[in-house]
Amino acid sequence: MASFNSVAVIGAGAYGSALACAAVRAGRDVVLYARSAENAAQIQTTRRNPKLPGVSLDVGIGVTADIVAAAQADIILLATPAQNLREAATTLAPHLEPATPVVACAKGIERGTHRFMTEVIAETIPGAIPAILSGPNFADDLARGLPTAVTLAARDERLASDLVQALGSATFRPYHTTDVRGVEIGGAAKNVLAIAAGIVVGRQLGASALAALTTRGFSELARLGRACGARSETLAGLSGLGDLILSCSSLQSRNFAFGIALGRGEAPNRDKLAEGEFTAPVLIELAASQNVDMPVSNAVAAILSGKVTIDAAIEGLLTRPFKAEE
Ligand SMILES: NC(=O)C1=CN([C@@H]2O[C@H](COP(=O)(O)OP(=O)(O)OC[C@H]3O[C@@H](n4cnc5c(N)ncnc54)[C@H](O)[C@@H]3O)[C@@H](O)[C@H]2O)C=CC1
Ligand SMILES: O=C(CO)COP(=O)(O)O
Repeated sequence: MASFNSVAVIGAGAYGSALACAAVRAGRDVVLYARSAENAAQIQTTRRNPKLPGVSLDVGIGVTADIVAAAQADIILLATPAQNLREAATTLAPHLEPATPVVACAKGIERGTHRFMTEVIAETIPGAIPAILSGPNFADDLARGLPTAVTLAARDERLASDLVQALGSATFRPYHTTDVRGVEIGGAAKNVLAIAAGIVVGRQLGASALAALTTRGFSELARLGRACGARSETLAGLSGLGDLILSCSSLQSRNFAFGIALGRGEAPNRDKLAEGEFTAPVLIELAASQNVDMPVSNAVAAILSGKVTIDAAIEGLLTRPFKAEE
């Protein structure tokens, strides 16, 4: 078994801070990297991160703005927003030892290039070993040590298993897989579908409609996943169905809350990251390129781009021709 003693988390937002807490709990030496020296110093001194209110960060977490120091860790966790992952990986690249595992913890697909997160890592840090961690876990729950479980994928099963051993603890249970693509598609698509679920709630369409939307949402997530070579068990696992259920049902989800605001006709809170807003256009481009029908995601993208009203999108979905369930 590879011995991984130290972990660097790149991106000192809500999730990066929570992952740092989890890694300390797993017994690792942990450094949390913030882009701005001022931000790093503030978190280091106060043990608080305004992005994760109410959580006190363990004194074992070293907070730094020194990318060279962060790059010395045995495992790198990239916890920036998906659209910033290339920038973060590029900054890190010159300082990394070859064959360092670099684990994407962002949920999304890169706009413009259609690249998945592990593909961005492979392009920007050719010597690294890309991996992905995704699943139903809110930063707040993770940071507080509430029980959570996620999926961690790397092409090499042994490495995926070693990473799980290094990061897992009694309250944070990663499951390993080699189905990298399956894990990244689930995390990206669920955010778009959570916006749709929020719209259903915001428009007060009822609990039955929410269950139908979530289920049909899973159907299209799985269709795209299979078209991209993902395994069905991954799509129905923690990083797919599991995260979809969480994000389509909990007010803690920023994507769900974003959708609720839209459904109510209110302006969403743009101070909070709702990845689905950025993923929606690229998700439907990817689906179109694979000839995969994703009506719910298409509706979300059309609403966000102002091409249709919410009421017209709902009517469009409800008046599609009846068909066999698949
Ligand atoms: N917050 C949550 O509950 C969870 C979030 N995630 C995923 O984690 C990713 C990050 O989300 P949050 O932490 O919630 O967002 P956030 O908005 O709280 O934090 C993002 C952080 O990334 C930093 N950042 C941006 N570009 C950077 C760069 N080039 N180098 C270094 N740092 C950079 C920002 O300064 C900010 O501190 C998203 O893809 C999200 O879907 C996944 C699971 C749970
Ligand atoms: O990915 C998450 C939980 O698994 C966090 O969801 P939101 O980004 O919608 O808050």
